[in-house]
Parts: sequence; structure tokens; C-alpha cells
Amino acid sequence: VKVDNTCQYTQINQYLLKQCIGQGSYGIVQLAHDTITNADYAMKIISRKKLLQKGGFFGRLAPQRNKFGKSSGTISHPLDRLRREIAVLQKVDHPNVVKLVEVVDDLAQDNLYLVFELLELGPVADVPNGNRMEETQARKYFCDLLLGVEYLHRNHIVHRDIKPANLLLGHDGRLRIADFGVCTEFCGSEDVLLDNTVGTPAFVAPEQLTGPFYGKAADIWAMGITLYVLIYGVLPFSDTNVLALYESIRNQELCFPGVQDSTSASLKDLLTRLLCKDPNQRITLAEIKEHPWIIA
Ligand SMILES: COc1ccc(C(=O)/C=C\Nc2cc(OC)c(C(=O)O)cc2Cl)cc1
Repeated sequence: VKVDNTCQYTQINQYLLKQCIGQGSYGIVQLAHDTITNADYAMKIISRKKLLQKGGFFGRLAPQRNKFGKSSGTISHPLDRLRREIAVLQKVDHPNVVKLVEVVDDLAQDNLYLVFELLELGPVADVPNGNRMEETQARKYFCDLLLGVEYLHRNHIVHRDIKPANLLLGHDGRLRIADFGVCTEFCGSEDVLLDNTVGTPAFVAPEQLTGPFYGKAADIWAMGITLYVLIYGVLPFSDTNVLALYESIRNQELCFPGVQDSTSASLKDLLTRLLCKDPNQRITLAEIKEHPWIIA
């Protein structure tokens, strides 16, 4: 630890850790300054101890009794999930996906450090902040998201936690998808049938609440919630009570706020198709790429 006259800084190898820039269930992300190259990075700090406590003995190692009474196939150990997350991060390479630069892992230590390229502007719209976004700006971000998700799905990865807080902006305004902490990598088949709900409640697709569901269509639903939030600044389905939230996701009709709603008919059409409650009727990535609002 280095102490200068103002405050204490931690140094990990050549990285001087500065202020916290991200916080979540995963742990924290700090600005990291490379004292050799003078470049800045985002360093995600993962505590193995916390990981074991959170999803460890009580949460994951016991046979998962999911809500359908069946035990879900793979009982994944939290450290296995972490290893898989890192393997996915090391494998992905696309302009619209975060880039992992280095993993600093001192096995003797509790902490594991993931060094990412810094995306200087941070999350695209951290929480529904009431700010509405112009359609042209939202289209730019949504197209970046679309290309990133298409790349992941083509590489047999479903993200499972798409939301504005996980969409980071570089200084060039390009959007990159982050946080593969709950993603699922599937092999061979065209899609993956899942039976456990992970991710963020307000972004969960209706079919996730009633039985086994396909990963790709659930990602597309979350893209719809995300686009709605970027445009309207509020969630389409929300409630402080999570059961009431799930009820509205399943049964409440999609509506567009405000009489002064100046959004285009094509955007409303795309949102309606993204947020179609029946996953078999929901728009696919290929169809999104051809939608009038996208090719406008
Ligand atoms: C205002 O300026 C800001 C600039 C950058 C940030 C920022 O980067 C935040 C989180 N970052 C990340 C989180 C991740 O997961 C949760 C992952 C991952 O695991 O994929 C990667 C990154 Cl980089 C915040 C504010």
C-alpha cells in the first residue's frame, strides 16, 4: 500500500488503484492507473471469500431445488462459475463487448483483479433517471447493443443480464456490453433451454417466470426493456414488490407514457415486437436488423 500526503492508495503490480467507479453484487470496480504506461483501466475486484459466502455453501453447492421442483442439472461451484466467466471474457473479441486486458490473481490473496480497458463515459444510463434520449442517439446505442448481442449469440453465449448499467460507453461514444457474471455458454445447439432465473428482476422475460425458457429470446426481451428505458427514462414494468413486478411483466399490457409522446410509430412498433410476451412470437435478431426503425 502506498501512502502519499493525501490518502492511501493500493497498488497491485504496476496498477495504482484510484476511486471506485462501479459497485454491484459482483463487488467493486476501481479506476486503475498503470504507473509504467500511464494508461488508465477499470479494475474489477472480486473477493473469493464473498463469492463463497454469497453463492457458496448455502446457495449453490446444495442441489438447487428450482421452482419447478427439479434440481437444475449443473451444480456450479461459485469458483467454477468465476473461472467460466473469466474464460468467456478471455474468449470474446468484438468492438461492442468489453475487453479484458489482464487477470491479476495472487492465489495466496483473497482478491482477484480483472483489468479491463477503461470505457471513460461509464454506463449508458445507470438507472432509469427520467432523462429521455433522442431517437437518433438511442438508435446508435441500440445498434451497438444489437451487434454485440448478435456476436455473443453466434458464439453460443447468452448474456442473461442485459440492462443499461451493464452497457458502457467509451470516449468515442461506442457502447460495449459488460458483466458476464451470470452468462451461460452453451455448446453445439442453436439455443439453450434454461430453467433458473438470474439477472435483474425488471429485465426478466415473462417466460422465465412460468417454466423452462430459451436464452436467446430472453436476451432480446431485455434489449427491449433497455431500449424503452433509454427512450422514456422509466421502466415499462416496475413495482417495489417483486411479485407484483412479475405479475405486471406477465400480464400488464405494454403502454407508452404521456400524451405528448412524440416517439415515432416505427419505434413503438419495434418496442412492441421486442416486448412481445410470447417468446415464439417475439422478434428475432435477424428481424431486428431489418426493422424500419433500425435501417432508418
Ligand atoms: C463515470 O465513469 C465511469 C467509467 C467507467 C465505469 C465502469 O467501467 C464501471 C463498471 N465496469 C465494468 C463492470 C463489469 O462487470 C460488472 C465488467 C465485467 O465484468 O465485464 C467490466 C467493467 Cl469495465 C464507471 C464509471
